[in-house]
Amino acid sequence: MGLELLLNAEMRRADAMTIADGTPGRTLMERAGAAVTAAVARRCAAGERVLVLCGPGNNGGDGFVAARLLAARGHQVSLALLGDGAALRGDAALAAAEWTGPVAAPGSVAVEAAGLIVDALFGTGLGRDLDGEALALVERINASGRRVVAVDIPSGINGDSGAVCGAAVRATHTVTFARRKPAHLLLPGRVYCGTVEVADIGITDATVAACASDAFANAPPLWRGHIPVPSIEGHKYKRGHALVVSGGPTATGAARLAARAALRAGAGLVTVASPPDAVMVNAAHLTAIMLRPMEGAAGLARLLDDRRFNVLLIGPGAGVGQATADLVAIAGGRQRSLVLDADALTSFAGNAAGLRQVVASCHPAAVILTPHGGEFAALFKAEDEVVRAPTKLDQARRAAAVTGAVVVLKGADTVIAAPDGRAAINENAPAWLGTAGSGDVLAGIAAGLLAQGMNGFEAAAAAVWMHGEAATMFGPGLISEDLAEVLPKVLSRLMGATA
Ligand SMILES: NC(=O)C1=CN([C@@H]2O[C@H](COP(=O)(O)OP(=O)(O)OC[C@H]3O[C@@H](n4cnc5c(N)ncnc54)[C@H](O)[C@@H]3O)[C@@H](O)[C@H]2O)[C@@H](O)CC1
Ligand SMILES: [K+]
Repeated sequence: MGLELLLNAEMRRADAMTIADGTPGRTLMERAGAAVTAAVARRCAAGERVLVLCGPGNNGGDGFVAARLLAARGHQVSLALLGDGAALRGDAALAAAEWTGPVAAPGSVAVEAAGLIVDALFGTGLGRDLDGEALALVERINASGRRVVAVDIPSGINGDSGAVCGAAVRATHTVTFARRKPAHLLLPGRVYCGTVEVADIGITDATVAACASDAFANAPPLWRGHIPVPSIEGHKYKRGHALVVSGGPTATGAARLAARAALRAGAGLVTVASPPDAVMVNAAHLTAIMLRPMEGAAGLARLLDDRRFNVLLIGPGAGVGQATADLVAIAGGRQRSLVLDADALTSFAGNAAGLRQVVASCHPAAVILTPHGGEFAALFKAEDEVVRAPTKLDQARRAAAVTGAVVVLKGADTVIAAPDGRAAINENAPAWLGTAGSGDVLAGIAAGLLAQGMNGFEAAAAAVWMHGEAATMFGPGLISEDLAEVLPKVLSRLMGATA
């Protein structure tokens, strides 16, 4: 199954195109219900009690199909319908007509008596916050502690944003159709889904391609072909030279973490540019990484006269203020690839327009911005269309469009967005990746990949994935220093898979 993610409207279009191409909607619903049936059957002993809760739309229709097929397999099925059976329309009405068992009112069923619950209340058609009977039912499902298989999306989760609309079903497993939706990856939706399975209901790859809008799950097939594989004929100077700007004497560790990650990610050479009063502190800790003194923006400008520095990383430990903003501005004028993190971003708080100028002055080199949520909100506080965007995916995309840079909006569900509209949602970061200095390492990996000539979007997406993978491989107890040391294993797996 492809990595595309389908928004609610895109999924509706894909359904409609498939129907227009000759597959009746009722057939799609039958396949959807059959996939749910198979998922339930894998989790339930024959004869176990299954409660199917149907809503008023086609999500409920899938539930009616599943109820019929589960009963035919010998399960004890009871079914409740939210709303009036006479109000069902189209394919849902047809599917309901084929269910010959009783249809109960939700208030009259004992939710906790079921071995497993099928949640077919709302899917991509959820139009507003749950209230009244729907809200009460969802609360009863969650309080029951029963296993729940959700149809398409746990009811109450917005498929585009992953937001909880009033309340939402906490599922143990979710069966979705054709492709995943952003809500299966974005928080909090992802945790409400449990495990997620994508069922093929006959929507072709071509139809998905025609309907999808360049949003993907972040995984190696998106960028593996762009990962530079060192050649025996190459040499270190061909793998780029990253320059990482250090903070003052008491704030040097962040830059060194980033520099080591850049080197481990494959940059040919890495140099730390250090304020003169921090040179000795840096010197005491660096071996393979080189060190150059640098005094303010003028000092950075002099260093950049050396064209071999093809990537600059500014931000980790840099300090917030005009001095850091000046470094960024100097770097911008030199057409080098740029990774801006942490304090470099906060030094432009409320001044995304200023950052846009810097990005434009780097053209055609790539610029990657790596804010976490707080830095993002500060940076874009004057850009209403960014901060008020309805989903994290939209926020990152609009930020990329506004700045002209690749934006990595970090979190457990990091979104990577390019100015051309491409976006990827990451899902491999373990909880223990949230540790001091981990962002510095991410920025360093991105710089290391850019140094080797990767494009901005691919470098950023690969860096985010490699960072998550390194943390997963290391396991709990991880500290940021460990990440770079696991990168060789991550890289050899990636390169092994390319060969
Ligand atoms: N042909 C198709 O379009 C297919 C659709 N499928 C299923 O159909 C679902 C989408 O169906 P629909 O577009 O009918 O949408 P849903 O079934 O998700 O929900 C729409 C219905 O819920 C009501 N509703 C929305 N929000 C509500 C709220 N907060 N409180 C109370 N009522 C609310 C609406 O008035 C409408 O009656 C998918 O998630 C999927 O499960 C599958 O059967 C595959 C084929
Ligand atoms: K559902």
